[in-house]
Amino acid sequence: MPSPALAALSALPQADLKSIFTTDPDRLSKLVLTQGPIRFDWSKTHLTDDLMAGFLALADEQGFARRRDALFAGEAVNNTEGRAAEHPAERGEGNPDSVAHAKMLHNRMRGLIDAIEAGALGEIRHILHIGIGGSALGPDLIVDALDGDGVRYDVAIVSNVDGTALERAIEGFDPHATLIAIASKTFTTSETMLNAASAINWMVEGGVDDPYGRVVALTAAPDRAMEWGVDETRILPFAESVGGRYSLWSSIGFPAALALGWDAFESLLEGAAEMDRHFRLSDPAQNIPLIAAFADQYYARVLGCQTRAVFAYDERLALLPSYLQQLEMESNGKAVKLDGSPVDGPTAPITWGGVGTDAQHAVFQLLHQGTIITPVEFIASIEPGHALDPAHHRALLVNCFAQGAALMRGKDNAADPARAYPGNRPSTTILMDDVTPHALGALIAFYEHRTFANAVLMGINPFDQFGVELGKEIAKSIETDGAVGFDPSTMALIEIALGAE
Ligand SMILES: O=P(O)(O)OC[C@H]1O[C@](O)(CO)[C@@H](O)[C@@H]1O
Repeated sequence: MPSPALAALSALPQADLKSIFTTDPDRLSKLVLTQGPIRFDWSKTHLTDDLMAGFLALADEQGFARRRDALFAGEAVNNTEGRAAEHPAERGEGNPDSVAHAKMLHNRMRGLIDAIEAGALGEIRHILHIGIGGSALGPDLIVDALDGDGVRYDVAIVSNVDGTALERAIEGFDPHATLIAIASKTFTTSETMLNAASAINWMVEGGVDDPYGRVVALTAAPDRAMEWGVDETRILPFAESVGGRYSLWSSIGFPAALALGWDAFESLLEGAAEMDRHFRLSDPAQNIPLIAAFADQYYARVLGCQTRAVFAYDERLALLPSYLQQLEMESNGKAVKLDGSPVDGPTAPITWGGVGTDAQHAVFQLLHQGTIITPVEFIASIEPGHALDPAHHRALLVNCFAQGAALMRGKDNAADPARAYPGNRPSTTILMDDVTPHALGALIAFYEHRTFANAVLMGINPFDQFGVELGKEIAKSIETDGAVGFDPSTMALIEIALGAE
C-alpha cells in the first residue's frame, strides 16, 4: 500500500522549470541553503511550495524526527542486524559512551601515527592501503581530494582482486620503505585477504626480513587480524556499529590521517560534525539533507527516474561519484521495508556520473536531448585546486553553470527539431568555498544523512547489505567444488576458463 502522503504528493501537478522563476520569483530565498562552507541550490529542481509541504507531511508520516533521534542516540536502527549505526559518534556526535569509545580509538590511531612519523617502523615513504568497498572508497576519495601533490607519502589504495591492480600499485614502491595497511571491517573479505597475502610475498621477495612488522590492521575484528599475523600494537580497531560504507571517519581513515596529517583529519571530522549538528537540530523545512532527499524522492518515486547523475566540476572530487555509488546504492537499493513487507515503489535510483567538463563531451547529449529524464547534481568549488592560469578555473565554473541553465531553459527550434532542446530538466548545484578537509567532511556527512533521510522517507533500513551475499556464496562454492550444480552456461564458463575439476 503506497503511503497516503506519497499518494497525495504524486497527485500534485508538475511545475515547468522553464517558467518557474516567473511563477515563483522567491525560489532562491526558499531553495538555496548554506551550511558552513557549502551552498546547496535546489532552485532548478521541480520542488515547489506544495511539494515541500507534501514532503514535510511524508517525513512526519514516516516518523523522521523519531528515526533521526534514534540514529543519534545509538539505538539499533539497523534492525535486521540488531545494530546501531554510529558513524556520527566517530565525529563526536551521538551516544556519549560511543563518542568516548571512538575518541579513545582515535587517540590510539594518533599514537601509532606519531610513532610511525618518529621512525618506529623504519623509513616509510609509501603507504599501500588494501581494502575494498567501504574500506577503500572513502580513504581513496579523501586522499585523492586533499593530498594534492602527495608530499608526505605516496599512497596507493588497492581494492580489486585482479592482480593487475596490486602490481600497478607497487610498481614504483620500495618494499623496504612501504607500510601496508590492511583495511577490513570483518577481516574476512576474500579479495582483501588475497591482496594482503600477495603484498606480504612482495615484501619477502624484496628482501624485507620482517614484513609483518610493517603491517597495520584497520578492523572491527582485532582477533582475526591477530590470528592473521598482525601484532596487537599495530591493530587499530573500530566499533562494530560503524558500517563499512560509513567508516572513513574511523581507523579506516588511517592512510588519510597519516598522509594528510592529524590536523587535517580532525578538521575533516569537525566538518562532518557540523553537518551532523545541522541535520540533528534543524527544523525539517530548513534541513539540508532532508530537502535533498525530498528532491531525490520526487524524481525516483513520483516521476520514476531510474538514475541520478553526479558531476564533479573539480578534479579533486573525481572519485566522489564512485564513493556515492556505494553509499547510495548499497544503502538504499532494497526490496523490503523495515517490517519485512515489500516496498511499494522504486527505491534507490542508479547513481552514476563523472567529472566536468569531460562528461560534457561524452554523456551530456543524452541529458539534454535523450528521452530519459535524469536529475543531475553539479558539485563545484569557488577556489581552484591548482596554481595555473585562473582562466582554467573560470572556464570550469562557467561550463558548470551553463549546463545547469541549459538543462533548465532548453531551446525551441521548430524548423530544425534535431537542434531543439526540450529543457525543463532538473539540476542541483552544490558550491563549496574550497575543497578543504573541513568542507569535504561536511559534504560527505551531508551525503550520508541524505541517504538516511531517503531511507526514512521510504521506510527502509539503509544499514544492511544482504544483497551482496549470494554472489559471494556462489563464488565460494565454485572455488571449493568447481563446475558442479550450476546451469549449463555457468558450468561451461567455469570449464573453459578455469579448467574442469
Ligand atoms: O571491510 P570489509 O569487511 O572487508 O568489507 C568490505 C565491503 O564489503 C561489503 O560488505 C560488501 O560486500 C561492503 O559493505 C563493505 O564495505
